[in-house]
Amino acid sequence: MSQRETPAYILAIDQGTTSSRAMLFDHDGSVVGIAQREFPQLFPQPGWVEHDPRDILASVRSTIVEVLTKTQVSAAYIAGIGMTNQRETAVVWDRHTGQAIYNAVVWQSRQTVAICEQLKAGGYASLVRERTGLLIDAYFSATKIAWILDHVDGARQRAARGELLFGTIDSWLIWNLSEHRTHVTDVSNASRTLLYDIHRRRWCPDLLAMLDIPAVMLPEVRSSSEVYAHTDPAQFFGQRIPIAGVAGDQQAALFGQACFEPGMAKNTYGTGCFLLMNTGTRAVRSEHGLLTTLAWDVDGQTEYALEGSIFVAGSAVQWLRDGLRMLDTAPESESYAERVPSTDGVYCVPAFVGLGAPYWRSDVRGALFGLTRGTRKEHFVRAVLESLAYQTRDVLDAMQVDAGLTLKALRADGGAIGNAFLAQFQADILDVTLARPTVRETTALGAAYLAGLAVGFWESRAQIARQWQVEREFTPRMDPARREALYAGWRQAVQAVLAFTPPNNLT
Ligand SMILES: Nc1ncnc2c1ncn2[C@@H]1O[C@H](COP(=O)(O)OP(=O)(O)O)[C@@H](O)[C@H]1O
Ligand SMILES: O=P(O)(O)OC[C@H](O)CO
Repeated sequence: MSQRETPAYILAIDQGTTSSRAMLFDHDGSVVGIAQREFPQLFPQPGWVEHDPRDILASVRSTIVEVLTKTQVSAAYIAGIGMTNQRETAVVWDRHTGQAIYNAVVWQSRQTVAICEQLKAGGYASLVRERTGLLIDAYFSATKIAWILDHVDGARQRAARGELLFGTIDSWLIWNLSEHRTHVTDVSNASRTLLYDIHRRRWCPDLLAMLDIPAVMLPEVRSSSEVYAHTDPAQFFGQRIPIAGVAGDQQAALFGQACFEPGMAKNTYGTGCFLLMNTGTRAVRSEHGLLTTLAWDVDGQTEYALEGSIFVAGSAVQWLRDGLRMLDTAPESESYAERVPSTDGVYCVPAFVGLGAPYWRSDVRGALFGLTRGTRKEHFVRAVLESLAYQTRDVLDAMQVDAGLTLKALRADGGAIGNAFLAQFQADILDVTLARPTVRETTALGAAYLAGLAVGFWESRAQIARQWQVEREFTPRMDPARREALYAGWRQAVQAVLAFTPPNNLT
């Protein structure tokens, strides 16, 4: 092993739904370099979304090489690695060969809807709610694991014999990059599996029994900020670098946005939209379709969050670009939207994989409303962008009731919030100031902070909170009557979507 230099950077790996990023941060929390790579999305059947775990690993490895090459930073200067990931997505692999036995079943995938229906019919809803803070939905990992075990020949027997391992993407990556094939996850990722008791903080035997998942498959659950393993020098430039921070990407963004006080909230506008509010050491139970989840465990303190998960947000813009070929690039949507003063009464409900929070209806489909002969592409694009803001309002309204407070400011991040039209419309429709930070890569930054705290690169959360800086604030300026009239139209559109049952077996 080569000599370790005085480490000056933290490397963050952000493994997202559509792309992987590797980023280097310096001591000020500033971005020193970034590399990003998209990887294939697999849609084997309508409503199914899968990834090849090898593609994920390859994209991560190549972005690490690229960021170090671009910045000319030697791996010897990396103090620690923070890992953050698309959550819930499930991988099952052979502990001896390291080969995944099936594709990664992605969080958006609906292939386990039938298993969920069986669980609901079996009366498991309250057990799940009470133990995990979640509800029975194909979104979470547990039914995806069961589905893989049921659909791969001999998998149940191999799992029972202890030959197979399960992991969310953080576990898959750490197992592959670490020196001794360490099989771990952190509390925030565990809390999205539907198998983890968020109050007692352990895998729940009743839930494992519910789906016949052997405990021997599961990773060890650790805090979000500690040294879990060191990189394998053979595949990491001769360096044993501590992997020292792990969190699911939405919790990492909450950390990176320095939302450390109860009542502070962030919304991430990526593939989906995820609005999380810190509720401190209290696990707040939602009565309005939100999730109670573990935010992180740092310095021996476990904190919780309320979450509204919106399944389709930036991916609706991607659909405009790739599916309908209405756009050449996603950012172009901004100028189209601004070319018209309104959608002219057009609404788009992008329920392409059903609806998540606060509706939780996996059986519904997307729809367009209010079309006339005068409807143009500009109206259509604007309606899609506005749908991100309306979905966020649905969630935030529910959250304010659940948490019993009125939010004054919301911190925003994610690729789509680069869109200034969307950011302003969001502030208008919520009647809340939206703050966009200087470092918009808050997911990666959060993971970097978690790792940096564990290795002494940063001292405290107070220091991190001081580093958070606003780049631009969007203040509400819409007339209240217009705001409520627009939102009432959205509510009607959603009700219509909920009422429409598509006929079965039509091809
Ligand atoms: N300027 C923009 N306006 C609207 N949507 C955008 C813009 N830039 C990116 N997007 C959308 O945001 C998503 C990418 O955001 P990102 O945070 O990278 O997502 P993820 O981490 O989920 O892969 C894509 O779905 C893309 O269509
Ligand atoms: O990959 P993202 O950023 O869209 O995040 C996905 C979420 O973690 C799914 O719960």
